[in-house]
Amino acid sequence: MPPVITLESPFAHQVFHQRHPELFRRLMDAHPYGPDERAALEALLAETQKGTISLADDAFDRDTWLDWDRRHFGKPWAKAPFLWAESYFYRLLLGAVGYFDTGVDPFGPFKTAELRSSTLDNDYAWLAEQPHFDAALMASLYGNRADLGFQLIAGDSAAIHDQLVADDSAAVREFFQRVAPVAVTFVLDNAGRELLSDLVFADHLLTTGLASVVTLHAKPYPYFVSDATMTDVGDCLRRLRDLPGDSGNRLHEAAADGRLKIRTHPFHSAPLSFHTMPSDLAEELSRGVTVFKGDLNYRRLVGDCRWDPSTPFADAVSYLPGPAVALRILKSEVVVGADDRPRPPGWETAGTYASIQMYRP
Ligand SMILES: O=P(O)(O)OC[C@@]1(O)O[C@H](CO)[C@@H](O)[C@@H]1O
Repeated sequence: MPPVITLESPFAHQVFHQRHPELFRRLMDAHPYGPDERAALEALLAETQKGTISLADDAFDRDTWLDWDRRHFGKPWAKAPFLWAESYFYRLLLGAVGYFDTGVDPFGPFKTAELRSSTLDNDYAWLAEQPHFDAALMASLYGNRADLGFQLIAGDSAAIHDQLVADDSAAVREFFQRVAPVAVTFVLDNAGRELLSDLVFADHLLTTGLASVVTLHAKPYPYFVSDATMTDVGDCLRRLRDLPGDSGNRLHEAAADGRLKIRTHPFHSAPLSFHTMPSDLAEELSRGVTVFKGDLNYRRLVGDCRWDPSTPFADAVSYLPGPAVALRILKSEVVVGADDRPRPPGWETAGTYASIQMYRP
């Protein structure tokens, strides 16, 4: 594997030194946090920006994090792998605001505002007509632009300039048609608009018979600002039922008859790549096709390493237990499967390129 990306990379440094302080400002504006929570957030920011990585002796999940440790505790944050460090950062953030005592999602206000947006009904008017496969897949792909963490600094994503990779929606459609009916698992990314589009894609797969069953994997707890939890899936399903078309009602019925399953797994908030996924998760993903959504899942798929961008996607994910589709807006430095077309500096992290990549073992 190529060298892993650490917090010494300019993009990762920007995330910790610009995105995180802005996130804390917004959290303290959105919540009536008291002196203790505010002090804990300030201390967390100071530690992650110039301190060493520590694990509380009384942390309820101490054994889990010792298992996930790769000799990072006691080392400077600045030297840690980006993926590991940021995952642990979000775990510590939840502790700082008392999430594990109160159950209050610190990112809840942002997620709620997105679902209550006055433009949402208009933006999803296209749902009145049952979309065909390509439209449903592209909506799920572009839904990944709605990433509240990324937008903290980047603002609302610019128009998508270009798709990155040759595997286009037609190739994915042909694959699904060849293997149908198949069990499909979505490793979800963001709640809100992205999840609404993922649900529409799931409804399409079930309604057309391409999928025999769809399982949605949500995060076990709030993560990376807008990542979807089990609660968010319920909220989005209820919101979808208010939108044009019958996707929401059909999915509600599919859940009732077992064709739509919603679950989580502790590994979805682990600071590690999917190369080290536990055997029970690997067994589940081996049963059909897995759709990995978003940039962070992509980084976990390929190991968040400095790959040669021309490395074939299949070479980087050949460990996977079954066929997979990765739908991603590029928002970090990791790229594989890229063609050699010239692109402007910083194109990898601008949020203006999209990619559809398939692994067919
Ligand atoms: O997974 P998503 O929501 O598409 O993107 C997650 C993200 O916003 O957070 C990480 C940096 O903080 C990057 O992987 C990416 O910029």
